[in-house]
Amino acid sequence: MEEEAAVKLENFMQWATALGVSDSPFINLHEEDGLHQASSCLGQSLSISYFPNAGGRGLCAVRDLQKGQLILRVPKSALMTSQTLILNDHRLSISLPKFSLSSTQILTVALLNEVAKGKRSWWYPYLTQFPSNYDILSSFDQFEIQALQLDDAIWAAEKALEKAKMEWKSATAIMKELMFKPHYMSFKAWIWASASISSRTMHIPWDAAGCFCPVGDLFNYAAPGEDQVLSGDLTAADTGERLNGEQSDTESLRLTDGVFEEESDAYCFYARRSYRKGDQVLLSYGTYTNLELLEHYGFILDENPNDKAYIPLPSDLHSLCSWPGDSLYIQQNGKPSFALLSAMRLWATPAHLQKSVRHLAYSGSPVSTVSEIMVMEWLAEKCRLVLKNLTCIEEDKLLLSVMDNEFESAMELKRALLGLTGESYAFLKNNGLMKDEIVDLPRKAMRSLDKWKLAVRWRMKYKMMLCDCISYCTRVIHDLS
Ligand SMILES: C[S@@+](CC[C@H](N)C(=O)[O-])C[C@H]1O[C@@H](n2cnc3c(N)ncnc32)[C@H](O)[C@@H]1O
Repeated sequence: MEEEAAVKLENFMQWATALGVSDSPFINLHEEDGLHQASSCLGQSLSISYFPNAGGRGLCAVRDLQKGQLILRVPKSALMTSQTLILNDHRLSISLPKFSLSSTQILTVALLNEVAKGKRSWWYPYLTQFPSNYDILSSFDQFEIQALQLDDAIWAAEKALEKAKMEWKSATAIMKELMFKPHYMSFKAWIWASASISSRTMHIPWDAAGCFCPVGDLFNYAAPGEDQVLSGDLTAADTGERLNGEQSDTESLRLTDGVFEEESDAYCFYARRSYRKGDQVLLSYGTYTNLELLEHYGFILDENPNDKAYIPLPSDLHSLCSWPGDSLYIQQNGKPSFALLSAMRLWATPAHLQKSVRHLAYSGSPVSTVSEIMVMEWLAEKCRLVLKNLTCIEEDKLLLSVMDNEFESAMELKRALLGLTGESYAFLKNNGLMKDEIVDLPRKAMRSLDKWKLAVRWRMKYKMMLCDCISYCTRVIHDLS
């Protein structure tokens, strides 16, 4: 199995090299003239490596890299887009204009259509490198969704699932016309293709669905540093959009280290910071909370400077200020966001005084000691209330420590989970593992375990932000009293 994967990777590298993908820091004119072809597309700046705790397969610096240096170039001819897939497929090009589909639906259908060709596809060497499954929110089942515990997160997951179902249903007519085999018509296949698009495509100016970028899509993610987030005073709404979404070109340039360059007719990647030989070279796909990362990419970060926790706020708060709702949150370090503090300070001021202190609140200053203490007490109490309705962090930690074990058989998994928590019993039942006759671990159960683990990690991070907020508020109250 491993040997087969190595052969497929080798074939892919040869294929990419022949297409002119190159990590050479210099654009070799001879190569462009076709006079000389590099022996491998990687090796001068990058190599493929495995990073078990930071995204799995990724790209590693083979030498010291300087910030801003060109590290990878993928010619336009190597990009897989709806356009390139349609151009090579007469039947697809005839069928598509008859249906009204979004750009993402078109790319989803085109991708499934291509995958169905197997080895006959020109893209086959590249397609073999796609993951066989994904953990994005729309792939969660009801048990995994409920494991998120927070209403907002459950709602986001249900919405993502609902959206995927609607898009799939409205594309079934074209898939029938194209005579897709049942396997490629299934919702499971649709989720696979749309997750591939969500987690692997890059922004291009000519197609909102983005493009697949061979080799370029091997970069794992690092959150943009604070300098990048703060520069240009971008709001969360500006930066939260997907890379291949509707961000303006200047924003994508500012926020990413990969960009399509018209002049060189290629996708170009630049080192976002200096790297030492052996470091993993990372890419910023954009600014995301952990829930957004889970929704679009199927993973979360243990340390995410852009993570946010939303809590229920006083119903009259929004009428007091002009801050958008999504700017009112608790930051990863437990501190209330600037907008949340400023809005709460106004809210804690008697109505007849609000006008005269508005300038203070809006400039980020406390309004009075009394209102500051009131705000901190209110926030701490609300966090306690939210936490009261959730499982405790210790229980989540215990679950995660058990889930981290390697399980060889269904019996081992059952023994580890049975009697641990009500939820772990529900997991076993949901995956049919309570039946005595189950010996081997079904793949489906292992996949569900991965997603359940992501949900538990996500909710634990959320609870930790609330606990840190309580500590922060308590400290402020203590200092002011
Ligand atoms: C564009 S691909 C990156 C390459 C990918 N590791 C591969 O082997 O194809 C994006 C996916 O890589 C994984 N990933 C990227 N960055 C990660 C990180 N910092 N931590 C965990 N997983 C990450 C996620 O599964 C994500 O959906």
